[in-house]
Formats: sequence, structure tokens, C-alpha cells
Amino acid sequence: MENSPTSPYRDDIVISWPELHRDTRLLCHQLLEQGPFKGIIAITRGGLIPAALVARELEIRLVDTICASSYEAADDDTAQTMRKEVKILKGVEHDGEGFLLIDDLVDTGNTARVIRKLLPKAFFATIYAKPQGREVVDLCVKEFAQDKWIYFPWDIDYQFVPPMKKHRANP
Ligand SMILES: O=P(O)(O)OC[C@H]1O[C@H](OP(=O)(O)OP(=O)(O)O)[C@H](O)[C@@H]1O
Ligand SMILES: Nc1nc2[nH]cnc2c(=O)[nH]1
Ligand SMILES: [Mg+2]
Repeated sequence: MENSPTSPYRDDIVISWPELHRDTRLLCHQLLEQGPFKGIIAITRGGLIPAALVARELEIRLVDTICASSYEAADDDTAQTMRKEVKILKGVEHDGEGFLLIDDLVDTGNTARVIRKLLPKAFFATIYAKPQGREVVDLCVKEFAQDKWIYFPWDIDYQFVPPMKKHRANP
């Protein structure tokens, strides 16, 4: 997909539903070594689906949310979004002790840093991480370079792609 010249992202990683499911299950294997947890706190919105999958594997029924927003759609309607100040729309009233915080990914680490301050005692896990944010979380399954933009299955759609041969300069 097209990247604007000012974007820090140079490459796309597209994650399919089966890949997300498999990666989340890999995370769960490692989380089983860390628990038990009293409950899960999903960081909206990206953490909601991973948190549901983790809740199923770890048999946790107490699932709460921290509602955060840190990126807004760019004016030109590209999928990659502009960074804004992290806003907390809804928090929780404890320090996170015994709880598992789940988000889909950590990129710059801005969102995770703000949430870590609110819940310093929670165990923080994401499915994916990029280098600038990796240190902020306790656990992730896969790491990607800082210049990759990750498309989650809920961001994308199946569509027709012309045969590669049509794009070659000298057929
Ligand atoms: O490490 P950072 O640079 O802060 O970026 C990571 C955050 O950005 C995305 O959320 P976003 O704010 O786009 O909202 P969403 O989860 O509702 O899509 C993603 O789900 C993480 O929460
Ligand atoms: N979907 C998605 N959201 C993000 N928010 C910050 N970085 C990313 C990314 O790589 N992909
Ligand atoms: Mg998010």
C-alpha cells in the first residue's frame, strides 16, 4: 500500500486471521508460565480481540477495559494514522496487581507508557512489538522493524490483485 513521503513507515506487514490466532496462542503458552492472573484488562480497541482469545485459552472470565486513543486517521484517508497525545477515555480503579494487560501491539511505546503509569503492577503483554516500545512491555510474540506498518485482519479486506506480469516494465 502507498506510504506518504512524511510517514515513518516504509513497508507493510499484513497479518491474516489464522496468523493472528496462531501468534496469540503462542503468547498464551508463555502467559501460562507467568500467571495465574485475576483478570484481563484489554486496551481498546486493538487489544479487544487478542484479549478475547487470551481469555479463552487461560480460562479467565473477568475481562475489563482501558479505553485509550492515541492515533487518528490521517486527512488523506490512508490507513496509516497520525500520532496524537494519548487520551484515556476510561481507566480502572486499581494498580493492576495480579492483572494481565493486553494490547495488539506496541509501536513508539507512547500508549503503553501512559497505561503502565496507571497500572504499574499489571503484567503487560502484546502480540507484536517494534523496537521503540519493546522495553515498555513484559512480553510479546513477534518483533518487527520500526518502519513496518502492521495491518491487522480487521483493517483489511480480500480484493482482486492483477497478475504480476502486467506490472513488468518489459514484458
Ligand atoms: O506504541 P504506540 O505508538 O502508542 O502505538 C500502539 C497503539 O496504537 C494502536 O492503537 P490506536 O491508538 O491506533 O487505537 P485502536 O487500538 O483503537 O486502533 C495500537 O492498538 C496500540 O494501542
Ligand atoms: N494497525 C496498526 N496500528 C498501529 N498503531 C501504531 N502502529 C501501528 C501499526 O503498525 N499498525
Ligand atoms: Mg490501540
